Amino acid sequence: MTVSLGVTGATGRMGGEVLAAAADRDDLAVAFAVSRSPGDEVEGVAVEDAADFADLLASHDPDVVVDFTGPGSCIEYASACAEAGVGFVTGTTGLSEGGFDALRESASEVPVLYASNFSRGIAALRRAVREAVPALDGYDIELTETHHNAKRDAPSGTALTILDDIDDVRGESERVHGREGEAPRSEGEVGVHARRAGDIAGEHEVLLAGNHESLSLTHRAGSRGVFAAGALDAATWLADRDAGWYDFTEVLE
Ligand SMILES: NC(=O)C1=CN([C@@H]2O[C@H](COP(=O)(O)OP(=O)(O)OC[C@H]3O[C@@H](n4cnc5c(N)ncnc54)[C@H](O)[C@@H]3O)[C@@H](O)[C@H]2O)C=CC1
Ligand SMILES: O=C(O)C1=N[C@H](C(=O)O)C[C@H](O)C1
Repeated sequence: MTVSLGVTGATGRMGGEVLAAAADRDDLAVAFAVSRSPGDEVEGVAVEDAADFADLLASHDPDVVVDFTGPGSCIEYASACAEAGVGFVTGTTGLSEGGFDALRESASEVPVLYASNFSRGIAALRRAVREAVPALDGYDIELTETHHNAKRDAPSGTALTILDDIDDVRGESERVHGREGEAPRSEGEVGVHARRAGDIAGEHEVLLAGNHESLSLTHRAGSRGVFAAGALDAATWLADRDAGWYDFTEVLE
């Protein structure tokens, strides 16, 4: 079966990566791509106006839409997919709690898969963190993420996911975002640091220190291609699922 895709944010960094990765695969085909700044082709695919998204869903009837845009548009695209009966894969980060609620509402109509990070390396890092934190009880934890200078949201979606993992395994912690002035560490807090520089695709480090030793778990994305490949794997996996809320870890099982 060839999975048919709609792609949003086609003129963005990730949209371009998704279209490039899709061109190299024979298990899926791009039915249409949209952007709010349409015009030129991206990776040989015509980019249509995002304002026509609902019409394009109706005329092309794709299996799944792959979305890397912004928090507001992500919710709007998901809701249009829910109305059209089209599955939705999104890696868009920076969603508010209300945004996630809205996305989950769409998941009552169609299959929706959200992942703050579509790399297999981050999936493995998350498993390692969930094992290391209880094994190193009482150790200080600091989380540092580094991204390109055009990233809008901070901390990254991946950092927030890892923080939730830490809370899951050792109870809710205070999150201290950067430190300045008189700012001694309090027991159990997790320090969170966001760096923005150049064109770094994405780095996450979880540092655990105590008992005269430290453990650093670090992931570095070599390029955005790794995220695009994971999102396309998720899209092919999601294509024949029932309505519901899905996670990238299920794709990797
Ligand atoms: N889950 C993952 O593995 C990854 C997630 N991301 C996330 O994907 C999102 C996009 O990242 P980039 O491609 O680097 O950003 P970008 O700024 O290069 O591209 C975003 C695209 O979305 C479009 N867009 C934004 N707001 C819109 C709106 N209101 N209506 C219609 N179109 C809109 C922009 O025009 C642009 O084409 C971010 O939230 C980022 O954090 C990025 C990389 C990997
Ligand atoms: O904006 C990015 O570039 C990335 N965003 C995601 C995030 O916020 O975690 C994933 C990846 O790190 C790249």
